[in-house]
Amino acid sequence: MVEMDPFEMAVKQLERAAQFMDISEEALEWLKRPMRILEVSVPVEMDDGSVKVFTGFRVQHNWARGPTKGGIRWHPEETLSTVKALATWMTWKCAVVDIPYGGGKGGIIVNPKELSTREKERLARSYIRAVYDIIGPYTDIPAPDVYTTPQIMGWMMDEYEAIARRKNPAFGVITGKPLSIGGSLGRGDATAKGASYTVREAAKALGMDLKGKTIAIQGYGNAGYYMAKIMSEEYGMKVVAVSDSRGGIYNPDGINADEVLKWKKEHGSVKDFPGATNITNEELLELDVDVLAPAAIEEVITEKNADNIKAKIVAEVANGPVTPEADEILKEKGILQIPDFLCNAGGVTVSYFEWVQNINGYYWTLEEVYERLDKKMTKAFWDVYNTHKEKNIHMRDAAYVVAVQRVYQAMLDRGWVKK
Ligand SMILES: NC(=O)C1=CN([C@@H]2O[C@H](COP(=O)(O)OP(=O)(O)OC[C@H]3O[C@@H](n4cnc5c(N)ncnc54)[C@H](OP(=O)(O)O)[C@@H]3O)[C@@H](O)[C@H]2O)C=CC1
Ligand SMILES: O=C(O)CCC(=O)C(=O)O
Repeated sequence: MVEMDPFEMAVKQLERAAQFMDISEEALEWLKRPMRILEVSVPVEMDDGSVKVFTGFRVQHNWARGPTKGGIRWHPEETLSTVKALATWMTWKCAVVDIPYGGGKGGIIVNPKELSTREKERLARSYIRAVYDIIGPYTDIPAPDVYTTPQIMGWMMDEYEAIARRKNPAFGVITGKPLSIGGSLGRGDATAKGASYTVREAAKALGMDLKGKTIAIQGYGNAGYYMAKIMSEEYGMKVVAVSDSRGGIYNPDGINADEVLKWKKEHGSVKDFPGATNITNEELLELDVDVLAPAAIEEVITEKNADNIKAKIVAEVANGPVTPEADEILKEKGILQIPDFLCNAGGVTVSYFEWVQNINGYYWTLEEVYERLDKKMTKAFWDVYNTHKEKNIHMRDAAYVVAVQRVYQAMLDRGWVKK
């Protein structure tokens, strides 16, 4: 259960950073609210013939810079507040890497682990029928997030195309699709790949050589698993701890990312992995490591445990893992935070590449995707880091300054607000 209302947290972050920006009061007030919120009933015929109605959301925070963009989360504890916060962070995320989108996010209150494959397909299709009117390749473009997959994106795209009677370029309505139906090479590991570039640059900023250094990673899904694989295989780091929703494992000699993934697939969790000690998610966060990467859920570093964090770099692969109170404590301790909407922007950046490829009907090589991603992430990191140094402000505030100024400029240029 989160400590602070997530949307309240997003607004608080914006308000804190606003003191370092040249922005009008009216623009700031506008940016504290999503431009559109939709709540829908999502009926699904279950395998036993009964009908269950789920609650779904789609929030479009701001579209000054372009169509809204952001994933769809399926989670039993999903709330409208979480979706509003995530949509708001998407606006800043797309702006900080300078891709031509606003921010959006969707969600369904559901535990997908309790659904059969056919029920998941019917849920995906029913959700698209419910939100059809407000999404589209040039309006609002969903993607995967927690507990949604390329297969789910494939069903959603197909449903959208069926309703649109193939009148729209439907591939571009959703990203994170399977490769056979318009997916992009490199979208699978894009979030972690992008995060790895920011960790590489942060290490440069600190004069740290990542080779042989230790990293602990919370979460072993799309973001967490690839983070473990990339940081060990490409940067020579020692992954000493990983976790999932059931708990974590620790081995000071390092663990092999693929062997742990195989174990998790066979046993349902990383727990009890041979040769490692079981630890809790809370213990993982407080390990004496060089880099800590929360890559699961919101608000895991709070004022209660921030003082016990020992890492030199906190790479926020998850959205919203650190509360504003904890930000202050980590800063006091001299820990370099790579703020979430910068650190995990690789996912949406490759989603943007996917959309560009869909619209042009021309597909890139994996090398082209990685090269362009590296350029975007590296530039964004230094835009933020230099602002942090120049203004002597928190890395999160610096990321807000860079991102919000870009959104504000678009609002000014559209004539939505005055200076
Ligand atoms: N996928 C993407 O493109 C992007 C994802 N993100 C963010 O990254 C984070 C992870 O997303 P992603 O990897 O895609 O999601 P996945 O659904 O692939 O994986 C989520 C992981 O988090 C674990 N988890 C869930 N609840 C908890 C908990 N209470 N404590 C510890 N671990 C938990 C899950 O455990 P279990 O396996 O046991 O269910 C799973 O390992 C989220 O914050 C997401 O918003 C950000 C940008 C892009
Ligand atoms: O790929 C995308 O469009 C968005 C991914 C996402 O939901 C996120 O970055 O939080």
